[in-house]
Amino acid sequence: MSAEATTVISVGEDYDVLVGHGVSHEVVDLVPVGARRALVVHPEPLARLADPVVAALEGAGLEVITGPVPDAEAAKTIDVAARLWSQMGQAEFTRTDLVVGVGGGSVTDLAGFVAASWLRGVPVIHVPTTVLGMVDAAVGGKTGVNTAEGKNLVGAFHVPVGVLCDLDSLKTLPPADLRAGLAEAVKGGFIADPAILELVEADPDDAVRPGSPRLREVIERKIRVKAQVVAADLLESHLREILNYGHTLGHAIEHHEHYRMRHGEAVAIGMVFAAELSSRAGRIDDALVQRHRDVLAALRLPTGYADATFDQLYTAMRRDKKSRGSLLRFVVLDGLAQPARLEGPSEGLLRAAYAAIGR
Ligand SMILES: NC(=O)c1ccc[n+]([C@@H]2O[C@H](COP(=O)([O-])OP(=O)(O)OC[C@H]3O[C@@H](n4cnc5c(N)ncnc54)[C@H](O)[C@@H]3O)[C@@H](O)[C@H]2O)c1
Ligand SMILES: O=C(O)C(=O)C[C@@H](O)[C@H](O)[C@H](O)COP(=O)(O)O
Ligand SMILES: [Zn+2]
Repeated sequence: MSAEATTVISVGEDYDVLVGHGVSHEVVDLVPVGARRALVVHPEPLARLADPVVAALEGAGLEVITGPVPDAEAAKTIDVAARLWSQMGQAEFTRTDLVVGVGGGSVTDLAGFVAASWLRGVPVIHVPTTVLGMVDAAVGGKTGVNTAEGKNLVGAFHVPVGVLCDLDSLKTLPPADLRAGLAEAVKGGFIADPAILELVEADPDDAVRPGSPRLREVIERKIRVKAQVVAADLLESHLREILNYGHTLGHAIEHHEHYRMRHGEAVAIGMVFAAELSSRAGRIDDALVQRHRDVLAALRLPTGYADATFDQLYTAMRRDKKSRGSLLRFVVLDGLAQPARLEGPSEGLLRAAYAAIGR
């Protein structure tokens, strides 16, 4: 658990994720040769998070354009993307110019998408400012926006030039957002690295304290899990699907809630559902299902849901990217850190698992 030094986690041979205090200033070192302009995308209410990045880029001689976008999930629309494309057009952005996303996962997903699509691809640097952005969204090159029909239905794979996880930014993150981010770290514990679960279980309050070495270790471990998986299967041909544990139901709940529920909270519920499904399919025992409920409850994350009927969520679940034709596919567990797929489970099994998470 290093306290001060910067940790460098490589994503294959493609790029590095830096974790440490003050690392956002290192943005200048990542600017591609020849870049003259940078579009810095940030949440409208959080311009102060982007200020040091803007100052550093201007100090390096770049012309900086700022792109304030609506907060949280409201940023992830094609209309907001179009506004940024328009700014880039007016600034005569070329293929050597640069997009920088500063904010939570909603901003890095949007900034990545805009970078992937402008002139069919310009470089992007991510400066995630939430736990969720650091451990998940900013790493791995999935970018996208939502449509009326569902979450992340339009997007592209576009790897960043680098990712800067400045732990100092977590000092101002609201506790509920910090906890929601830990849901994605816990996901990494169940699918690949149980040490993450042990760190949280040993002292859940310390795990959510900004500045604690425990939180830092959880963050770094989850980044390593994600880096290993996406380096092996960037385009999600099979292995990468394990990162979707808890997301089939989670995304359906977010859509049903009109994105008023945090992504990490919906994923927490979705993981309990996936564990119930795994157990009902005879793959894991009751103790592992209970471990899901216990570790998530210790983080004060939701573990049940009863605000929609199964039928209401089923429609959204069928639009999940893991579906193939009419076949629904779920990431389940065959044991701790043994992710597997469950293809075409019966509707009865799905209904029983959903009933088991009713509050
Ligand atoms: N691309 C991927 O691989 C991937 C992975 C996981 C999640 N995601 C996406 O990420 C999004 C969720 O990201 P999130 O949980 O970071 O939510 P978010 O981006 O909506 O941010 C949550 C809230 O925290 C605020 N905030 C951000 N940084 C702050 C700071 N340092 N101090 C104070 N407030 C701060 C934001 O303004 C917002 O209100 C979802 O859209 C999800 O689909 C993408
Ligand atoms: O990186 C991945 O792959 C993931 O599935 C990570 C998820 O945590 C993330 O929420 C992702 O955006 C979901 O992707 P989607 O393909 O189901 O939209
Ligand atoms: Zn997620």
